[in-house]
Amino acid sequence: MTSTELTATEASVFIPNPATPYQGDIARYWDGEARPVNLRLGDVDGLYHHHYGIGEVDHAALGDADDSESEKKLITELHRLESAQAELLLEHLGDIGRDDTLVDAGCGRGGSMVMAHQRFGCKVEGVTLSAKQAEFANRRAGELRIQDHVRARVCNMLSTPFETGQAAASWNNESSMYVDLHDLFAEHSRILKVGGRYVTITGCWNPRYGQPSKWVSQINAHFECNIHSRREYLRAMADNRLVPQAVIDLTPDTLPYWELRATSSLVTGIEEAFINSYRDGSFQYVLIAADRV
Ligand SMILES: C[S@@+](CC[C@H](N)C(=O)[O-])C[C@H]1O[C@@H](n2cnc3c(N)ncnc32)[C@H](O)[C@@H]1O
Ligand SMILES: CC(C)=CCC/C(C)=C/COP(=O)(O)OP(=O)(O)O
Ligand SMILES: [Mg+2]
Repeated sequence: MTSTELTATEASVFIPNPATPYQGDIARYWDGEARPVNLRLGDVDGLYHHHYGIGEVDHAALGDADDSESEKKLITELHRLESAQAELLLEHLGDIGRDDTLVDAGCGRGGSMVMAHQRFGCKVEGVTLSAKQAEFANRRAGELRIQDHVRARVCNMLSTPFETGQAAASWNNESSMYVDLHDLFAEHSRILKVGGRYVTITGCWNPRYGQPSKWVSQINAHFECNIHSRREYLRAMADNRLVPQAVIDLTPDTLPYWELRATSSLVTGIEEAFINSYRDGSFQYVLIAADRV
């Protein structure tokens, strides 16, 4: 058996002890997560995401409110918007060849990794703190018979097993609010080849608002995370040889997703905080693509 053919159980053998008690809490959080809003959307086509959606709602696809299939259609539409978000991130990775290696930092259940492999045909290595998530992602890769190209490991994204300069591109899809940004970008900068591309889609608080708003504090408490400001992202990138090539404010593009989600039976209670903070300008949904120079 080659190192790329590890079973889910073997993958978890590599688990280091959590670097901090906080990371232990985050590992437990994601090990225990089973929200229908994530599992039922993933069941639509087998791509399991833990990120939000972008784009216009296709009202024709939703049908009438009294349609017996309306809930199913709504779930399919929310999932379509979440996959559109991942497609946008992948579009910003640049020219990726089949022989390249990509790194997904904070890979969750692996939806973005599968999409990246399907798009580029390359190897995709993911890390997550959660053994349950890594097992889930590796099981899905096995079912799709792409386990020789897509692999999740239980590992701290601030200290990865990847070689210096190994990755053609790397990303954080809604996973950078769990770590110190200077430590994070130092590690991406190390594993990326010179000329490689880093992309993040993230929620960040807006320095123009002043300080994190009560809605931002509510989101932090809900997910046990620590949302950074837009300014912190740009400063930490500049300090780590990552030069922004694109900074896109996706806030107007994600609001339709939240407004639609708020009408579904799968609400989790956090919808109001996202909608209010996006509307009052205290919080922004952004994509940042940067070149490793
Ligand atoms: C909101 S989920 C995003 C998952 C995935 N990127 C997606 O788009 O579906 C956050 C992820 O970050 C991971 N994470 C948080 N802190 C981490 C760390 N220090 N090292 C590795 N993964 C981490 C969690 O385990 C979880 O998988
Ligand atoms: C943009 C920000 C601040 C994101 C915080 C990180 C996070 C928890 C993302 C979504 O995960 P999920 O898909 O598990 O959440 P939910 O259950 O709400 O869909
Ligand atoms: Mg979700």
